[in-house]
Amino acid sequence: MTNTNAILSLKNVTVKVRSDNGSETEILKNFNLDVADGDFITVLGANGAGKSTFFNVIAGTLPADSGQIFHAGQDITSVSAEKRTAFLSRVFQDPKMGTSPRMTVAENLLLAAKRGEKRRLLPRHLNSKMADFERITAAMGNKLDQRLNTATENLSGGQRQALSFLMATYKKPDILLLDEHTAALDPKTSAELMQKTAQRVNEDHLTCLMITHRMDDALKYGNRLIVIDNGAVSHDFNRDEKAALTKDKLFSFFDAEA
Ligand SMILES: Nc1ncnc2c1ncn2[C@@H]1O[C@H](COP(=O)(O)OP(=O)(O)OP(=O)(O)O)[C@@H](O)[C@H]1O
Repeated sequence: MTNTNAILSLKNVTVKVRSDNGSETEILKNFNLDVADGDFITVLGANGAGKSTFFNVIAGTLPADSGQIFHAGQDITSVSAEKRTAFLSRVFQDPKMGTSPRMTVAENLLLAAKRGEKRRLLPRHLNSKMADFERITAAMGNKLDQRLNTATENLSGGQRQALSFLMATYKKPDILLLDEHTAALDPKTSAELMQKTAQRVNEDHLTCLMITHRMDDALKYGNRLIVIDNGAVSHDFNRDEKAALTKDKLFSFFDAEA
């Protein structure tokens, strides 16, 4: 049975990979997690711990070998990645991943606005959305609103990542996966996008999981922090426990696990 209050649950999820010599390795091992509606969970873990694999099974881009995944109480273990985009979006580390390079900023936003609908891009659709696109891009504070008619490939990395984030959140997904989405940006741009991210997540009451290697961000943002080690959740801190954490304490978990 699953926790019916959870918007997302992973129950004993195992993912195995087969190497060329035929041997099998479990990269997620009986992975269990209940995510409550409105949780903002920061996800830490060493390189190779299984964080991206965890996101891949939630998104459906990698099948689980055993176990189950539930969305709002519904078993979605066999639902395709494409169908999961109706309630789930993801932003990747690479600014090139989330957007169509030859399309303008406004056209990309229109794609996001029409997700789950027929995807024909008609000028009248664009015209009717333009004021909204101006509003949400201006709110990012990085002059993206002045580049609505620019091809996305000509944006800065920070602007492109801000656009990916706006596209992922436009339709208020039930589950937002942020996979080191600020890691490729310079410190100032990264901090700005992180602050806008938190603002949007809070204002829209989004349920969000964010992988990061930045301990400061993992501590500063969200109401819950998990550590993944060796394909499973090794630590799960609630709001109060997280508030009492320090960077040194977090480092000690990694040292102890090494
Ligand atoms: N398709 C695959 N085939 C073989 N091994 C894989 C595959 N996908 C992941 N792995 C291995 O599984 C382990 C977990 O990988 P994963 O990318 O989930 O880790 P991660 O925690 O996201 O790491 P990082 O912080 O470096 O991004 C790694 O050892 C990785 O090499």
